[in-house]
Amino acid sequence: MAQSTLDSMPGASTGTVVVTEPLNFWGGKRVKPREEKNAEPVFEPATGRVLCQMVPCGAEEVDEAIQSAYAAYQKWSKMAGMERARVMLEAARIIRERREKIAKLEVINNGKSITEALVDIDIAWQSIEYYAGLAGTLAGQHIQLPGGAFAYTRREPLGVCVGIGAWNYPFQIASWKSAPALACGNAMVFKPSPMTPVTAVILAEIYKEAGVPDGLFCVVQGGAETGSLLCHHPKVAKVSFTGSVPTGKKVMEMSAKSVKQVTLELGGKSPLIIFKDCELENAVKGALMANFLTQGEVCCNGTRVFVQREIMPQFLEEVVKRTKAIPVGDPLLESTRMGALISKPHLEKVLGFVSQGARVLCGGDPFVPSDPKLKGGYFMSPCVLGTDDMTCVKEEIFGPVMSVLPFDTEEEVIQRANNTTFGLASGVFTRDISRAHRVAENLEAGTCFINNYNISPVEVPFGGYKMSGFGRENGQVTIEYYSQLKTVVVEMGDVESLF
Ligand SMILES: NC(=O)C1=CN([C@@H]2O[C@H](COP(=O)(O)OP(=O)(O)OC[C@H]3O[C@@H](n4cnc5c(N)ncnc54)[C@H](O)[C@@H]3O)[C@@H](O)[C@H]2O)C=CC1
Ligand SMILES: C[N+](C)(C)CCCC(=O)O
Repeated sequence: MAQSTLDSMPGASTGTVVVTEPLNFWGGKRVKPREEKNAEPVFEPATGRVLCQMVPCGAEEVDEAIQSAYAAYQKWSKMAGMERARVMLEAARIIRERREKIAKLEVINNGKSITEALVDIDIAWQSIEYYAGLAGTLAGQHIQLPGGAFAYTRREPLGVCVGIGAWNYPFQIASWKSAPALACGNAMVFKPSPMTPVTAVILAEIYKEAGVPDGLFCVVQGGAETGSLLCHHPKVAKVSFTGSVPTGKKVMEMSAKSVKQVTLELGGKSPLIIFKDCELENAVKGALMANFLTQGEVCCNGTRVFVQREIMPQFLEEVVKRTKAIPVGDPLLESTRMGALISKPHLEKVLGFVSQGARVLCGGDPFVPSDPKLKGGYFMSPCVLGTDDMTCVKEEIFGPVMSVLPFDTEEEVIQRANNTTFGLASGVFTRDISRAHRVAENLEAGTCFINNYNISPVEVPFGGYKMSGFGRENGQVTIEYYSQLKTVVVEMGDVESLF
């Protein structure tokens, strides 16, 4: 079935695709919504046109998906890690083979440029390939005890895990969550954001085609209500959530009721510190990479760019020049570097931040491309603010808005950089290696990029400090978040009883 959406993709252009197939997936197939009455339109951000309907799953549907995942978990968890790896490698291969089509569909639903979407899809299959590689390495420990007795540990899966995703990296988030989950022997029920429902189900079909047991990776559609049904379900062992801080808190609270494990990947307001001894051209490129990927809708963006006062004029001149030159427009064109924001209300919210009395150095206006089919799209010109305006510097804007702030000393800038409740990422540009590592040590954030920004190889752990969340995605450590240790203690002699 998915093939039909995907098969229409090679010739697809902006403004032409309509998705009509059911977007739920469990029991090894797409499942039609039980009732259509709560259907919500999903928009193509580049045109404002309706792309499909998202019909939220109710309690019975959520339960069906979870039961189907549980049945699959019982088979999958008994397979050897090497066998699971083989299936996952096949899934990675299929994604690689269909990368252009999947990327196109992602662009049509999300609005980001095709150049970026292709990278996202590549990171997705790489993540599955990486965890396939780890699946065969899962092992416990053997511990010798007195009198010939011993103990050993088994690394076991958790059971049915739930993934709840945001709209900015729909396919990639589904892969980042499912890859480690499946490698460890778990099943996953995934709920994409109601604004980007169309690509998660393609991943489900690919896993099925690769040979996972029916039900191993399920997709249920919906918003807050469906999400809360998942977090409350007694058969769910863990919830991995990507989204905003307020929703993350609710997910944690709901999960606490039945003591489910949680991973929270939340928002950020990350600092990027540029010292005067940096290589300026790289620092400027770094600041652009830190702010303008996916129209600035990236949780780990370095949106507070601290620049040492002595180099501020040169830095601003260059960064403004390059920001003005970013081609905004039809996201399916290879020449486009910035597409449309996710929705009209979100665009208005971002423009609202800019208009709050901040010193605008460039951009920050609604943008209407000349192509008539894009007239209803949610575009804006990327923006640089030279400001200390408190709202823009404190709150996560989640749009193409960079704030540039002057600083004088290392001590002062670290204190200001850490003066936030968030702690997802950070960055530093300097040629002084001691300073680079000292700053990295002192920044309160889950990641610090030195002399680059926003690269995320799948081998490297990603996650937050402070209110940006806890738990990690990517890297070896994520195995710990999708598995548990069982200790088996073996007596070789007689029982010494005190009674
Ligand atoms: N740290 C990270 O990896 C990332 C964090 N984000 C954060 O996500 C936000 C933007 O994404 P949104 O989708 O607007 O965030 P959101 O928090 O509104 O929604 C995220 C997901 O949670 C679901 N949800 C909403 N209410 C729920 C509830 N009561 N129970 C269970 N699930 C519920 C939504 O349907 C969606 O799938 C930004 O603030 C950004 O910082 C976004 C991407 C990555
Ligand atoms: C891929 N990367 C690093 C640009 C962003 C990943 C985090 C997110 O989902 O926002």
